[in-house]
Amino acid sequence: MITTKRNYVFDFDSTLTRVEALDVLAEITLKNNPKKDEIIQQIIDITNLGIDGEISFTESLRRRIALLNANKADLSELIKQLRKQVSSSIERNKEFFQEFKDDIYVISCGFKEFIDPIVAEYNIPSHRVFANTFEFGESGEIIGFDAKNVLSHHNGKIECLRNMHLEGEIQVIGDGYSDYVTREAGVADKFFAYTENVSRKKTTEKADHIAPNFDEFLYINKLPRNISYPKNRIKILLLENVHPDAFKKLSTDGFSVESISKSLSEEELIEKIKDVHVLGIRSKTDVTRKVIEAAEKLMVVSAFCIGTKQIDLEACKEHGVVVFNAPYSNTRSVVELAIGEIIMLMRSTFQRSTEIHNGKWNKTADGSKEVRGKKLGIVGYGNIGKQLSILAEALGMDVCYYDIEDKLSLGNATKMYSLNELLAVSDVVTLHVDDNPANRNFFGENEFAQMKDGAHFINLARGFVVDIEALVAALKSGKLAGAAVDVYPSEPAKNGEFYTELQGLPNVILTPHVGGSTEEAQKDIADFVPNKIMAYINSGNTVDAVNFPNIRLPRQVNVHRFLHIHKNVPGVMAKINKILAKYDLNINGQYLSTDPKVGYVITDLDKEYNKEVIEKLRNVEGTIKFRVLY
Ligand SMILES: NC(=O)C1=CN([C@@H]2O[C@H](COP(=O)(O)OP(=O)(O)OC[C@H]3O[C@@H](n4cnc5c(N)ncnc54)[C@H](O)[C@@H]3O)[C@@H](O)[C@H]2O)C=CC1
Ligand SMILES: O=C(O)CCC(=O)C(=O)O
Repeated sequence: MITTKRNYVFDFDSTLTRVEALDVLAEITLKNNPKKDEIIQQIIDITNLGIDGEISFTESLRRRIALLNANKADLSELIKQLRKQVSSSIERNKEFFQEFKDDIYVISCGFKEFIDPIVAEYNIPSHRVFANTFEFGESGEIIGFDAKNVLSHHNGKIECLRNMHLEGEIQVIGDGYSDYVTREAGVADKFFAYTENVSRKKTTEKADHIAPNFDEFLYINKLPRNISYPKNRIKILLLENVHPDAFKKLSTDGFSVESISKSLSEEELIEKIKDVHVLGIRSKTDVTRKVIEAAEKLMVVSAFCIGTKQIDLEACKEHGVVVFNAPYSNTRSVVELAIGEIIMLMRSTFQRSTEIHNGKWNKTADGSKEVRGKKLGIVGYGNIGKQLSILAEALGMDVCYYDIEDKLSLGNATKMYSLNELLAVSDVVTLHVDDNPANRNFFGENEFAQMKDGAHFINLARGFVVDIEALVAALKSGKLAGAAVDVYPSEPAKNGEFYTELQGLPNVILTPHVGGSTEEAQKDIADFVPNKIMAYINSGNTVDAVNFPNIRLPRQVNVHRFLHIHKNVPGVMAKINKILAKYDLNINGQYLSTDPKVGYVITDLDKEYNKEVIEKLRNVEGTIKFRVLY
């Protein structure tokens, strides 16, 4: 509740708009000038020198206007362009400018000729706009400015604000030197460094608050706003070198994102996760129950990969933390590596290559075979297994597969009803089972013994699925003619030293868990997963969540959305609906999905309602998480 009168004083360039208007004017006036780029750079440099206080403002203005070579006629084009360049968060909170119209001023060292028409659309009349004015020559050319105007002088905003004799608290919102000096001079009570468009170190250092957008300003001041919680307050931590596109995408949407190239240990993660809302990992970070319990604000864990067994999905669910992954983005990459390895193994290519690296010429056809007509046994006929089946057939291989689920065969692949049946006939056995803990040591001594003598073996699934010692023994004894291994029972958190018993064995291809590590796959994951994160944070959608009831929600327009995650115990829904009824809320839509452990109910309401209801809903017994979205 605001008790004392408050005045809001806005800067114009790079605050209310995304750009510096004189830079835009230069683009217009110099468009046919061969030295355009050079002159524009000069103008930008001079602008920055003025903003940072390196040269006097009058000097900067004089020099820029001389370079501009502008005419009155150019201003209408400038205004047209500026209309499209209003800062996004200002634009989405237009109601603020209506509701507080008597308390809002613009003080700018720009020019009224272009500021007035832009801010008029935000209910700021000309008499509340304090800015410079141009001087025009006989043919309308801009030849200078009114040098008597205090705003054309160094530190002019201080004098301007002082002369206004405003009553009550004065908050200045701006991006540069001329704004923060008003606070230093004592003519403003608070200075907000506005960094949505540009962030200047000197300015942010002097600020009472940094506002990365207007939502943050409104939030700090407890003012009505169009976004329930400023996105910059939502912290996203990305580990394990997630593709930079994910960082870019999430930052561009307004979140505060930190990216770390390695995975963190449980201890490190417990420390780091306290104020994190969204955690992004790949296969090397264990998100244990202890980590989840330490994560007071966590809403989402996202696996930027297929596997999710490194995450305690149950603990996440119990704490109302939604888990997403990228189930298809790297499928093709794994399949291509498998195809390459099948050929390389059957030709002993890596062995020949190692020999020649060591100075030995060994031209031989022994043990070198075509893949055409050979039997490929795919164990695990899921997304990867099926795609591999198609590509291997295209190479002329005879494919058979085994899966614990009843899977329809693609192409001419033959379904096997037992693993042994497949092992007995396959020239190459390739594992693509999922990372279910039940698959620990799924493939061991017994399975290797069932394979054809001289067959090849590939594991691109998970290290713990194969008994490594049994594999080593099968290779050493000559039972297997070769193997390709990408995944290991224990893998390091970051690049560096690594040891496996498989090192040094002939015709064994070893790769450091790179089956899904292609530029294409990582780029696709960096697009897919952030979309899931944003859909959940921004609108509550849980489509494709791995551990949570899936709900696809319509876009909320002009409604407030209550998102309530609760234990699935009898009576919770009844209590929620009783409270909604008691407050006589106008419900536009309600969506519910449950699984045996949790219920997720979303209620869309008209914007006007008694806000007391929020606390009541938060306190319903069995509530795990509750948030309001608009
Ligand atoms: N090396 C790498 O960089 C990558 C490894 N992967 C791993 O590849 C594996 C497969 O991935 P997707 O095909 O996407 O998974 P998916 O879930 O689509 O397919 C797995 C299939 O294995 C079957 N299955 C599970 N246990 C089995 C068993 N004991 N015997 C026979 N079939 C069994 C399932 O019924 C399912 O059809 C996963 O473990 C995944 O983590 C995935 C991507 C990259
Ligand atoms: O490279 C990664 O991030 C892990 C790939 C993987 O194993 C998966 O997607 O499950």
